[in-house]
Amino acid sequence: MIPIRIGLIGKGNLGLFLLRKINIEKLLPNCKIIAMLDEREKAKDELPVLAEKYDCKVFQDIHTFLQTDIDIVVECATIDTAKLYALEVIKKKDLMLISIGAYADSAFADLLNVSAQESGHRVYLPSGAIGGLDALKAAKFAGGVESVTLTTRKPANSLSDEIITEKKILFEGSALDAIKLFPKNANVAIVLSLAGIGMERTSVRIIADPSVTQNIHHIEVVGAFGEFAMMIKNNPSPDNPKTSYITGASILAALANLENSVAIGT
Ligand SMILES: NC(=O)C1=CN([C@@H]2O[C@H](COP(=O)(O)OP(=O)(O)OC[C@H]3O[C@@H](n4cnc5c(N)ncnc54)[C@H](OP(=O)(O)O)[C@@H]3O)[C@@H](O)[C@H]2O)C=CC1
Ligand SMILES: O=C([O-])CC(=O)C(=O)O
Repeated sequence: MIPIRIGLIGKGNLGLFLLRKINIEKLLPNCKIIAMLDEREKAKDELPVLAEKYDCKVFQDIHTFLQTDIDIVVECATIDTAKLYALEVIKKKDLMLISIGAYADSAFADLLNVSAQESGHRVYLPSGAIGGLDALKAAKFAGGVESVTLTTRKPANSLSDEIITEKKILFEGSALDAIKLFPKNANVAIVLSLAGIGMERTSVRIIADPSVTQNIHHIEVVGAFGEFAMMIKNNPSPDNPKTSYITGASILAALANLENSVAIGT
């Protein structure tokens, strides 16, 4: 098997999770994070410590980072960071984005898609905190999809700085508007839109609920194939409760897909 050499952008909750699972616990025998990038001045002192701890090189310059023999860059930072680097990365390397809300900027998304075609490199968008993308993609080939609705329910303090003591609907509208208002909580709405019927037609409801401790996503799809609904009740990440714990695991599963010679699911 050819080893998969990963370059990482982002060293918060998800980035450190991947460093632990891949480089320390060696959960993916064929993968290694060999390089990390953070160009910001404030990262200067922290990077060498991480390099030592996780046995990888660190870079403060995107060009030298991309000159290494990385096979794929995995972004786990923010939507703005994804947009800052994606177009440069895709010219030279494959790219896995978890801040999928970047795709809500249609000019950026068009450029990225064209650049990927021109360079022959691929963009991977993991399922993140939801499931059901497999059935939704299949449904499009079964006579079309009429509606996709996502209801996200999270503990109030993950969604708002306000004190919320009773269940409150914070947002109802399109996925396109949801990600503008909730950039750290609606990436799932964008991946669902990309798999299904687009960001304008995908309906989203976001509920702050002080009575729940989990991040709950309920997806309802109706089409010529029939109907499906799926609900996932995610435990929050201990290091960032806004982000469901399964999100990091979904990046690992997406990387495992690259290793496997048998492809399971759509
Ligand atoms: N697709 C999906 O289903 C999901 C996507 N997400 C998204 O995944 C991303 C990561 O989540 P998570 O790890 O929990 O978030 P964290 O806030 O814990 O970590 C983000 C990290 O990115 C770093 N960062 C910010 N700007 C830059 C930059 N310019 N260069 C390098 N690093 C930078 C931050 O550093 P610092 O703090 O020092 O600024 C921080 O360490 C977020 O965009 C989140 O919204 C989350 C959940 C589900
Ligand atoms: O982790 C989650 O439950 C979903 C999330 O924050 C996002 O999609 O941005």
